Amino acid sequence: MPYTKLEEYNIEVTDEVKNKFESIITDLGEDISREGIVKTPERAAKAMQFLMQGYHQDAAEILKGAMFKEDYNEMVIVKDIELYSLCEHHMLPFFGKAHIAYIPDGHIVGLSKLPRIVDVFARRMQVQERLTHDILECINNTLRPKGVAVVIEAQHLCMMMRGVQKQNSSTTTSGFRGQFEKIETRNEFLKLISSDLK
Ligand SMILES: Nc1nc2c(ncn2[C@@H]2O[C@H](COP(=O)(O)OP(=O)(O)OP(=O)(O)O)[C@@H](O)[C@H]2O)c(=O)[nH]1
Ligand SMILES: [Zn+2]
Repeated sequence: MPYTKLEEYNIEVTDEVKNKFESIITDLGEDISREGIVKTPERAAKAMQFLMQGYHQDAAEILKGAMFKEDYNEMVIVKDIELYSLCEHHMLPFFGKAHIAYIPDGHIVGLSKLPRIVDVFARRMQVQERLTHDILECINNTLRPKGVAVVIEAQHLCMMMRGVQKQNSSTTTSGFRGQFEKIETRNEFLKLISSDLK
């Protein structure tokens, strides 16, 4: 499916998911006819469509839409890209920051497209490791740079609100391709983003 911003919701999906949320809310002990929550199943159905819109978007097409020929051979870093995703095990949010770097090989990419593809891959059911890889491989295969690096630092509500209930742990994942596989290049990148890593 083509890349579209989710400004309208699919009526049939909203209706189906709304009915299911009515059952879920009832099964969990709430009174679905209570005034304050009468519209909650529909709101939740729309919210979940928003949070999972990435399935209907094409990250490679987004990058291809803003690739420009340019002889710039230095590292380009976009850091502190906030992200919100859903853990695929519990469907609870995990959230944090992504830091992306690449070294161009004849083409640069419109800077805003990097946060855009983070959102495309984050807005679906994910594990942090796969989210990191999805972003890395998309840039590597589409832009074909000399190197690409992705670091994600995130906190998982499934480890905070429930389960082990640890409030201060965070998880860091990373991936490196091309010139970033060389230790000096990788270290330069890590040093430049290190103020953001705890
Ligand atoms: N590797 C990885 N694990 C994740 C991620 N998000 C959640 N998890 C983990 O997925 C695991 C699922 O384990 P299970 O034992 O099947 O589920 P559970 O009984 O709910 O586990 P607890 O969370 O320990 O209560 C848990 O250890 C979660 O912490 C992620 O992005 N990456
Ligand atoms: Zn989880």
